[in-house]
Amino acid sequence: MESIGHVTCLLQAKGLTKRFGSLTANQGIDLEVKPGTIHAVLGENGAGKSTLMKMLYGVYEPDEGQIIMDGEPVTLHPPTKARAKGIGMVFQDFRLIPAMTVLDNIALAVEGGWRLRRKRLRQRIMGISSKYGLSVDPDAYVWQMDLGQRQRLEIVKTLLVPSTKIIIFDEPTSVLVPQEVEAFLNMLNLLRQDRYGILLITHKINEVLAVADQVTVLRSGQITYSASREQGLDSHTLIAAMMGDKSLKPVVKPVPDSDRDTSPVLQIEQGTIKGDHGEEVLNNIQLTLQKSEIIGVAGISGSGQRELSEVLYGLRKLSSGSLTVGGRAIIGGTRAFMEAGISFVSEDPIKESVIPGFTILEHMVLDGIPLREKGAGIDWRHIRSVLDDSGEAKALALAEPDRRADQLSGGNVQRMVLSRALIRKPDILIISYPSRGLDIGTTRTIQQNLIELAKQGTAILLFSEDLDELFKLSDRLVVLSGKQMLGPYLPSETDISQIGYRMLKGEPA
Ligand SMILES: Nc1ncnc2c1ncn2[C@@H]1O[C@H](COP(=O)(O)OP(=O)(O)OP(=O)(O)O)[C@@H](O)[C@H]1O
Repeated sequence: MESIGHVTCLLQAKGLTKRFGSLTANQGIDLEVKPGTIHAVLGENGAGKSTLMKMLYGVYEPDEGQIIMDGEPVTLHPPTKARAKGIGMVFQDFRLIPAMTVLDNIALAVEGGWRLRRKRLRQRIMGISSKYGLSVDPDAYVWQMDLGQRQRLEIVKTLLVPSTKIIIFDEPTSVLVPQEVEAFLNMLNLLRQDRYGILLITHKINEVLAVADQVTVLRSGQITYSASREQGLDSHTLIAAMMGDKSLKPVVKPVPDSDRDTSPVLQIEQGTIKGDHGEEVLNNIQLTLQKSEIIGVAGISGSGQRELSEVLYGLRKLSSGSLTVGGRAIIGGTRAFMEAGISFVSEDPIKESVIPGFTILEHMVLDGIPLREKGAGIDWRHIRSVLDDSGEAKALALAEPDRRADQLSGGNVQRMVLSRALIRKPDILIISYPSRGLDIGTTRTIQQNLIELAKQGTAILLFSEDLDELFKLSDRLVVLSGKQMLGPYLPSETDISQIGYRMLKGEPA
């Protein structure tokens, strides 16, 4: 370990710079990771957080600068070298094989794991799992596990590598429900006690204030602020360092006009939905979505949200019951649902909505801006001008239309998918986790945009794990719990703890 003053350092980055063509994603970054500390890295979407972490995990080689470990400059590229030097990373997109068990996934991933005796490996998994409160079952199949469980499996995998001393977490809490977030932060504290050096990328200021010992804020690839807990951390300074001279506006939901048109636009009667493996996921559900309203859907992850949203977009069929839009059943798949006026933002836009090699502009014609033919082809000039003139795209600070979508940061992909759905001004919008991966400024912008869209007549079904967001935006709330859809409830007549109770335990007796 390198000694800096009195404190030892696990890793020291000096002047790291990384360019992608003409874009400088990181410029002269200095950063230290000390044992037994949590170092949070904050910044808006596209600020350069993932790029920095990927240099420290050996995915990218820095164009300039040095990384020092044990007093020596080191090369961490490729990640096998970084891992050998004790650096582990828990990614947002889990690299797991769903058809295999936890034990088999780990045996495959850990070097020499396949040769290890199963009994021994199982014991080690259970040991680490119980030490850090991760409750990972070695015999569970990955396909049966929700996102929180998969993340805990990734953490066990990282901790099983004996040399690991630095762990990088890339927006770990964006896939977690509130109860899981608390458990996750407790686990971070245990890792800190055991002298691991933690790097934590997050958009959530309250998490930073709760656990970070050191904070570095990036803006447009450069450090704008760095401070330790002893120097004092406060949310105003952190937000200002992230956002520069932009200000953070509150979300305002006006009281709806009493004479607005509230005719039902979408209805499910006695709907039963089965999961990917034929198991019943939701049973006998009733749902009526009205014009101009936002219905919020709450639930622990894996309570049928994905399956229900897929039914509403023609990707999955009700196994019994009826679904009508404007009083009529929809015959056909996704295209028929789109033609009936429904737009959809899926829970995992990077996986489900991004076509590698396509630009932002090209993505806009897929389920977005209506096509206008020019000669034998698409009128791209028209699409470009719709995008240029779009208030939604401007408000969300969408990247330039010719950028390749697979080279955007995670939050910028989310902005692209949201802009596309909003520009279309659909009659019905089925939207999952709109603020997942977005920085706070953009989160507020999209929330305000959804309120405006509903005001203009769009009926919105909003899936979210953020109860504050659901209460702020929804006219009515439903809860998915125990294969039932509970509610609807008026936000003014219930509160977060009652909804939280129903999420966990169903309707109180
Ligand atoms: N492989 C790549 N090719 C080209 N540009 C890239 C590549 N990876 C990232 N970029 C660009 O570098 C900049 C920084 O991206 P990065 O993913 O590091 O941001 P981030 O701070 O992690 O954002 P987010 O919060 O949205 O995840 C962005 O403008 C992004 O589009």
